[in-house]
Formats: sequence, structure tokens, C-alpha cells
Amino acid sequence: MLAKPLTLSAPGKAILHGEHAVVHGKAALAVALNLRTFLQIRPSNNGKVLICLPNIGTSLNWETVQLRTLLRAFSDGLDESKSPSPEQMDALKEFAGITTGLSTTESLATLAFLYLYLSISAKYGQIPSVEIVVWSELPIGAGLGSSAAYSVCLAAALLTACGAIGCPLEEEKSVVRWPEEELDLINRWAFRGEQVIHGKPSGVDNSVATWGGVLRFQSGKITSLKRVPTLRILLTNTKVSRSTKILVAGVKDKILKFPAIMNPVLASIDAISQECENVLEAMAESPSQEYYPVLEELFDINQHHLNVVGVGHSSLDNVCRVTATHGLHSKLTGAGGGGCAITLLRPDTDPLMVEAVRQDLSACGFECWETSIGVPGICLHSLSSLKAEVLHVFNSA
Ligand SMILES: Nc1ncnc2c1ncn2[C@@H]1O[C@H](COP(=O)(O)OP(=O)(O)OP(=O)(O)O)[C@@H](O)[C@H]1O
Ligand SMILES: C[C@@](O)(CCO)CC(=O)[O-]
Ligand SMILES: [Mg+2]
Repeated sequence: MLAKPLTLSAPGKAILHGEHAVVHGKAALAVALNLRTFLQIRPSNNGKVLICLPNIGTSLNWETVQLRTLLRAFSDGLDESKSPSPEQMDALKEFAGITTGLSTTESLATLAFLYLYLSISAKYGQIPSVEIVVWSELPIGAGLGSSAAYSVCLAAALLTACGAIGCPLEEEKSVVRWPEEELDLINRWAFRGEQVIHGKPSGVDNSVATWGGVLRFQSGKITSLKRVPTLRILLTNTKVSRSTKILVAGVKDKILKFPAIMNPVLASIDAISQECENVLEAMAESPSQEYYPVLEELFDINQHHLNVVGVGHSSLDNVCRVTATHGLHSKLTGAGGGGCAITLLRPDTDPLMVEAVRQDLSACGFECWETSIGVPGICLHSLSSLKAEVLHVFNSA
């Protein structure tokens, strides 16, 4: 099916408000970041499937005949509308030789790949021999949706390789996107990959990686915010590693243990997302500095709530404290427990001041950079449109 190599990419995301609450049916507001995961898929004629993951130093390959055996055992019920079952996951673990019960970076990436490869192959009757390289500009496991960008890239590449969606790249265009119904299919399959990695994802992260822009997400309903002001956001990676799966499970336990205490907190987070959306709309309508104190206060309140639901971390408290000494407001983004925080900058924030904040945060051992938001979702690239750094990774993998 695949006639030539294809290169595609999907963005990471930052959640402005609604992380964790969104897993329990509340609204979240999320933005696509200009940090992307790139995937190259090449047809191969050696009867093997190879996946190379340079970010985590992993390269794995299997014979398609081996995979075909597994496919037969699994073809019942492997489609995009079903969640991965414990039996399927056990069979995949056994096949991949994953003996530890612990979810490591490599085991999760391998299982998500095998699950998507086998289920898409089973559904579309193809078992393509391909070489795949996935490389990301995103920090992995830090709250910026690396797992979703990974799953969205894999879903799009495998659906294209199996002929389930078209390959819309035209010679004269450097970057193209799939039509809406194909994006929707990519998103639904990517959600299954997220289920392998996260356990119980809400679907917000894969939706942002697929659709891009600025989204409101609630119970599977995706609404693109058409008019949004340009926001300046400083991202700080505390470099404290954490697992989204474990944090999501911890919040669920807390809600089950203290429903009368936790449910009002989730309802309040929902109201914050709503209030923020209203403010963003009003700002887009008539830009004015007067809205910034409201956005800043919403960051502060939500950060307290996230601490209450148990996903804070002393490193994140440090980010809030350091930025507050410069009059700035921050909150964790994504699953918390370490990972990344976002800090709101005003349009007229002096670059010298941003540099001073950056230095203070670096002195704590954190990495920090200003980012642009609202970028496009999954797309196909011509080779000539790729940055030298990305080409270098693909050429040396
Ligand atoms: N480029 C990549 N190469 C290999 N594995 C990756 C890559 N990107 C993501 N992963 C997989 O995703 C996992 C990280 O997912 P996790 O959901 O814990 O963090 P995140 O998606 O970065 O943050 P959040 O879900 O809070 O936004 C890694 O352990 C790895 O298995
Ligand atoms: C913590 C969480 O709300 C966001 C992770 O980026 C999990 C999810 O929505 O799947
Ligand atoms: Mg994730």
C-alpha cells in the first residue's frame, strides 16, 4: 500500500484549565504547542516491522509472520470502537517479552505501538512491512502530551500504510492535513493508543494533537475556539518524572474516598474552565489589559485545587513561588506530580524580565522557554519542509 516514505508530525499540548477534572466529565481548555513529535514511515520488503525511538534509545523489530500469528488470535473485536482488553494487553506483553508488572517508558511505547499496529492491521486486512522512526521535540512524560502526539502520529501513519485513509500530500505543497472525517478516524484510533499508555484517558490530549488550535473538550465533545487572543506562555519543566497513569488513578481513589469533598472541587475546576473560556472570548472581541488579572487569578485558584486533588509537587510549588516574586502567575499543566508548569505573560511583559525569571527558574534546576500556542494538528510534510534537526534524526536512524 505504502509506495514511498511519509513524514508526519503532531503537536504537544498545554492544558490551561481542566486537567484531571476532564477525566470525570468536566470541561477542559487545551492549546496545541509549537513542540512536535515527528514520525517517518518507510515501506520495506524484508518482511519485518521495525520501530526506532531515538528519544528513549529503543529500536525493536519483529517478523510480520510472527505478528500474523498474534493477529489471528486477536482479530475478533480489534477495532477503533473497543477499548484494549486486559487479555489483549497480557498477550501483547507476553509477545513482547515484557515480564515486569511496572510500566516503563519503553514497555508503554512498545505496547501502544503493537496494539495500534495489530488492531489497525486486523481491521483493514493489511500487515505491512514497514520501518518507523518516531522522534519528539517534546519532553517525554512531562505533562505536554507526548503520549498523545506519539499515538496520533502512529495512528495516522498506520492507517495510511493500511490504505484506510488517503495520502493527501501533493508535490507542490510542503504541509497538508487530512480531510475532517479522516482526522476523526485518526483521533479515535489514537485514543486507543492513549488508553494503553494512560489507563483511563479523557481524550483531550489526542484531540488537541489531532485537531490543533485551541479546544474546549468535555465528555468526548470537541469544540474549536474560533476567536482567541494571542496568549504568551512560559513553560517550565521541573524535570521531576511522573506517570500520568498513576496520577489519574490516584485522583480517582481520592474521589472514591472523599466524594463529598472532592466532587465540589471538580465542579469548581469546571467553572474555572467556563470562566476562562468566557474571558478569552471577550478578549478576542475587544482586547484589553483589564482581563489579565482575571486570567491570573484563575491560574492561582486552579493551582490550589490541583494541590487539593493530590497532583501537586514541591517542584511545582517552587515554580509558582519563583514566578510570583516577579509578579507572575503559574499553575501545573497536564497530569502534575512534577512535569511542567505554565506561567501567563502579559503582552507587554518586558523581555528582560522574562530573562530574569528564566534565570531564577534555571537556578532551581528547571528548564524554561516561551512558546507559541494554537498551532495546527497532525499533518504530512514534504521532506524539503523539514527542519535540518528532524532530517538529521531520520537520516541517522
Ligand atoms: N517520542 C517518544 N518515543 C517513545 N515513547 C514515547 C514518545 N513520546 C511518548 N512516549 C510514550 O509516552 C509515555 C509518556 O506518557 P505520559 O502520558 O506519562 O506523559 P505525557 O504524555 O508526556 O504527559 P501528559 O499525559 O501529562 O500530558 C512514555 O513513557 C512513552 O512510553
Ligand atoms: C491528567 C489528564 O487530565 C490530562 C493529561 O494531559 C488526563 C486526561 O485527561 O486523560
Ligand atoms: Mg500523556
